[in-house]
Amino acid sequence: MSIHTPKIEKKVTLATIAKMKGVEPITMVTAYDALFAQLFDGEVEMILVGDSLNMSFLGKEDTLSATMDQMIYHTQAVGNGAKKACIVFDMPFGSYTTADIALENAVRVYRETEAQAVKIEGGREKADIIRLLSENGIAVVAHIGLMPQHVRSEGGYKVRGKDEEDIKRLLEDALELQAAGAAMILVEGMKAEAAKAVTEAVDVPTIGIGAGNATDGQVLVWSDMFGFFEAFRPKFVKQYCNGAEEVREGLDKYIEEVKSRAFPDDAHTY
Ligand SMILES: Nc1nc(=O)c2c([nH]1)NC[C@@H]1CN(c3ccc(C(=O)N[C@@H](CCC(=O)O)C(=O)O)cc3)CN21
Ligand SMILES: CC(C)C(=O)C(=O)O
Ligand SMILES: [Mg+2]
Repeated sequence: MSIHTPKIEKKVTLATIAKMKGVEPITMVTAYDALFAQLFDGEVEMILVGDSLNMSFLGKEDTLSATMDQMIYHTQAVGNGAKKACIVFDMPFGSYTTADIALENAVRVYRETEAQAVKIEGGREKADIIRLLSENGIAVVAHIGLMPQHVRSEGGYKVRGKDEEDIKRLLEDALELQAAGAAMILVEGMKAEAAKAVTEAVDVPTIGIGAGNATDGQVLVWSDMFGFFEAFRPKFVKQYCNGAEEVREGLDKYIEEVKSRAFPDDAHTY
């Protein structure tokens, strides 16, 4: 059996990522378990343990009910599979309601997982939280634009940066979050020109999802990009594999062979 040789040989640190801005686009995917993390490791620079696992793994309608305990468990699994990728922990809804609570939870992330950074949704109103975490040696990825944890209060998922005023607001947020110490800025669900303006305004790398191709990197949720989450098809998702179809074909074959007693054959029998 030939073993695939990964492209990335060394541990990817946040310093490595910072140096990639303006040099080479950064690749990031989500993972929630060790097997997929191992598949992605050595290929992409970064892995996000997203709270999207509440939808893609647990089967809920939104991300709001994900807990610290669940996120820690999945990040431990990803850490067991990925030894080179820079792992980012997505702080779940309610885990950073005050700076003190955020610090307590983020310290737990560093103690209990291999994550190199935590991600926090929000604009300038989260600057103090990001400052406190940074001052305590915890790297933070800021997340602006479409913020899935606001789906209930906003009444849906809304693309941002559609007028000059909103672009200005996003730009100011990005600059404040960078000043507060954010190591990176994730820009989600915004017009390409807004994400481009943010990317050009800050010195830290930007990672985009549904934000056009001018950002310093891209992230997609693994189940969307590989065709396993058939119910989730927003415009920004490009499907790179037909995961669900492949699994269904394999499953059909297995069922057929069990029913006909073709499996197990001699090769699979002691
Ligand atoms: N599997 C998965 N993939 C994701 O990308 C993802 C999650 N889950 N969960 C958390 C958030 C939620 N995300 C979402 C969810 C819905 C839309 C959406 O409905 N977008 C509309 C556009 C809305 C508008 O135009 O304002 C679309 O039709 O594309 C976008 C991002 C992205 N994140
Ligand atoms: C969609 C990405 C950016 C995310 O936050 C997640 O996977 O939870
Ligand atoms: Mg998330």
